Amino acid sequence: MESRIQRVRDAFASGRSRPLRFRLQQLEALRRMVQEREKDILQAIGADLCKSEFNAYSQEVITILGELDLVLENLSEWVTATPAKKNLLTMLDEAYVQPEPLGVVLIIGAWNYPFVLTIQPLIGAIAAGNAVIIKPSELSEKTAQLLAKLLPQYLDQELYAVINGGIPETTELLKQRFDHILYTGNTAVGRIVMEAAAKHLTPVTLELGGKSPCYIDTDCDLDVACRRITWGKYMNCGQTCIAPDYVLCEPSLQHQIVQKIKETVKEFYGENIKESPDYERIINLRHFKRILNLLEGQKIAFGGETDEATRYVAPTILTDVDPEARVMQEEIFGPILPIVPVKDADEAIKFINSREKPLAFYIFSHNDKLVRRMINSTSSGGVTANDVIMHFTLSSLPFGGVGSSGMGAYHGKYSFDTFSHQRPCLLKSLKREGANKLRYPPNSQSKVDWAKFFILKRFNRGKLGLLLLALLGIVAAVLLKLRLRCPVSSDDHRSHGPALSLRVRPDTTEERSYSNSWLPLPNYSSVKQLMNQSF
Ligand SMILES: NC(=O)C1=CN([C@@H]2O[C@H](COP(=O)(O)OP(=O)(O)OC[C@H]3O[C@@H](n4cnc5c(N)ncnc54)[C@H](O)[C@@H]3O)[C@@H](O)[C@H]2O)C=CC1
Ligand SMILES: CCCCCCCCCCCCCC(=O)O
Repeated sequence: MESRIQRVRDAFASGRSRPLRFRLQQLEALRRMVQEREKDILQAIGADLCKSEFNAYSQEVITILGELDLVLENLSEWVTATPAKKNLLTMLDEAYVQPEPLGVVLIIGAWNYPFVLTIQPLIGAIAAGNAVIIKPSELSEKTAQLLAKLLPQYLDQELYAVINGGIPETTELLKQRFDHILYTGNTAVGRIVMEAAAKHLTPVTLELGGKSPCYIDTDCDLDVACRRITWGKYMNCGQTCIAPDYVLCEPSLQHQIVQKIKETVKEFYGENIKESPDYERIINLRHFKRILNLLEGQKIAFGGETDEATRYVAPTILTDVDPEARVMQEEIFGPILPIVPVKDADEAIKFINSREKPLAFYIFSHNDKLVRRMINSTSSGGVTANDVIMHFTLSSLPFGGVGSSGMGAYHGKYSFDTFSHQRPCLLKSLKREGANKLRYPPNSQSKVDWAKFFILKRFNRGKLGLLLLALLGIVAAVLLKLRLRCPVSSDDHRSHGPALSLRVRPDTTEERSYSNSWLPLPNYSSVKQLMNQSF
């Protein structure tokens, strides 16, 4: 394993993952893989989660194709340095922020959406110019095997490696040094990952779970709310990290909610849910038994049927659930929906705030003011009002947890930022040394006053006249410089370091706007004279 990781590290050190053209090529190859091997991918996901090809496509493949389109369209802009604001002391220098790759990234995926949860972070890591070790979940075995087979056929084999295995292999992997780890999975293992990462001071993104609450207001279209909740709760047999975990509502709504969800379940999955191609199964026996235990002692208002041989658990609703019950202590990750009655929205807010911060929070209400008040008085990884899950599908929103539901975020540009170091660059000239006297010893009150002026823009009343004169001098120098402006010559154009050579549109206005180094060196003498006098 060590030698495999060393090979990936060596490949990163070769620098070939950095050029924009290479990143785009790899991402296009990944898109080709998804398109050409779609059938294999759908079958593997189907075999792991007992999922129909339609569902595998719309829950996983579509997300990846959308993400690839977005990144391929925008990457040339994302890799471009951003000009930074300057102060009076640096106004003639060049200041910009240049995203650069971190190095070798480890992606540890989870089993519940085995394709999307490994490939979506991979897209971000490649886009940011990194080398990557991918560790799919061993529980979604078929997808893990397929990824190990397919990725090397389409991507650079030295830069991107799939390592399969269970806890021993992951434990071994975590002893190695990485430049970033993105882990998706449960909170307990999240702690193990973070502890291992701390040994090497490796930054982590932890995509963890939690109990995502769903508040249903009395001022609400219950038919629509229950239909949307039914979809999000029972999709993938409840094994979705952002599924609504439980419902909070006023006691008077409980019965209606049960009835409406019951009707929707029939509409979605038919009379015989077991026969529905749209209803999945629990991943393994351990999770099946864990979910069964959560039902113990609970009032089952709907569902509750189970079948160990096929790991089937029916869509289930529990009513009048005690907040202290076991089903309210741990993330359910199965098709059980507890309803916890609360007096009103304020009690719901208190309830949510008394617990760990969830990965998602859902509010159903016609009352826009209430929606905003609930958002502003709680904290969660993400929020969707009047729907569930859907914030995950918007790549312009960061996806991630807060508190015990995780740290860091990804998707779209946020993935690119997660896997990049935002490198601040200040490019000065060896000229204009006069201005630097200000910071060289011996120090004096006069220098401190000047520093205050240049950095804090604060005037010393006694020297106001002099300062104004200095300002005028600076303005004059800048004006002179602008007047003398001449077209770019290739000799004048300074290099911005390796990453900027990736640009595909070197003539863009963005580039010119921060790159003022091609201007003739300024006539700085008037300012210099003033400064010299004063120092
Ligand atoms: N925030 C998010 O985006 C998501 C979070 N989740 C959360 O993940 C949880 C379900 O996933 P899990 O059952 O944890 O998935 P899992 O059993 O597939 O584990 C996730 C990864 O951790 C590794 N792993 C497991 N035990 C380990 C150990 N002791 N040491 C080192 N590595 C270990 C596995 O090999 C696997 O690659 C739920 O809590 C769910 O909410 C799931 C999907 C998305
Ligand atoms: C028109 C089809 C849109 C369907 C969108 C379905 C999105 C499924 C998201 C799956 C979430 C994966 C991560 C997780 O929460 O465990």
